[in-house]
Amino acid sequence: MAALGARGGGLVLPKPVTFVTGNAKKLEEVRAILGTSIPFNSLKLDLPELQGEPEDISKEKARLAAIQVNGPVLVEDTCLCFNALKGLPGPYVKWFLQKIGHEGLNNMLIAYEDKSAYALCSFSFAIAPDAEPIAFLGKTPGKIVPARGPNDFGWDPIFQPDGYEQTYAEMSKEEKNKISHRSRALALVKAHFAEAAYTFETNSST
Ligand SMILES: O=c1nc[nH]c2c1ncn2[C@H]1C[C@H](O)[C@@H](COP(=O)(O)OP(=O)(O)OP(=O)(O)O)O1
Ligand SMILES: [Mg+2]
Repeated sequence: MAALGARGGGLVLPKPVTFVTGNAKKLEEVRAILGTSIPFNSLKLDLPELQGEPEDISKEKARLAAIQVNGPVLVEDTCLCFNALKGLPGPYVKWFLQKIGHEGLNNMLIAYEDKSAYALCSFSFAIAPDAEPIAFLGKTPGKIVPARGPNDFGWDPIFQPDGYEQTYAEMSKEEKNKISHRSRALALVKAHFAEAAYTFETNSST
């Protein structure tokens, strides 16, 4: 692939950033939150995920994505962590949700008085297949409640953020996006892009 160069103080990336995800709802939120601040393409691909700590899972996803795209990529991995269970199910919530649903996730906490939880989003950005990915973490604390609200997106109906009487599912998208784990992580991504001042190679440039 083309070498990375510098121009006007910022690194020149050979292609625009590709956000790689198999989840259409994530993509919708990322589009709404980023607006035009970071131009990106998207690629629907369900990447394999290693086991381990959230940040490492996300970075590894970025490495795999960068190989697929052969260019700069953004990926994210989302966790739902129960404090009573020391952070589980965490990155494995997708499989728990698929197998036992909202009710099963609530039942996992029956044995505990502590229903507190946090939603954690780890974005990782890799500028190229051989580059070390950078991770950006965003966290929103809350609690696990019996499902309330539309069942549009994952575990939204059972997560009620601290300071709110509504679950994520009951909130408007705008409201969720103001306080969500995803928007907090993306605020750091935006700050990084603003500071790095990346520019993108276009066919007609330089
Ligand atoms: O804001 C959210 N509100 C509710 N549910 C959510 C949210 N964000 C992710 N989720 C769900 C999707 C999946 O069941 C699990 C995360 O797993 P995770 O591997 O990150 O997502 P995924 O496999 O669907 O998409 P990807 O291709 O980007 O890995 O939590
Ligand atoms: Mg996944």
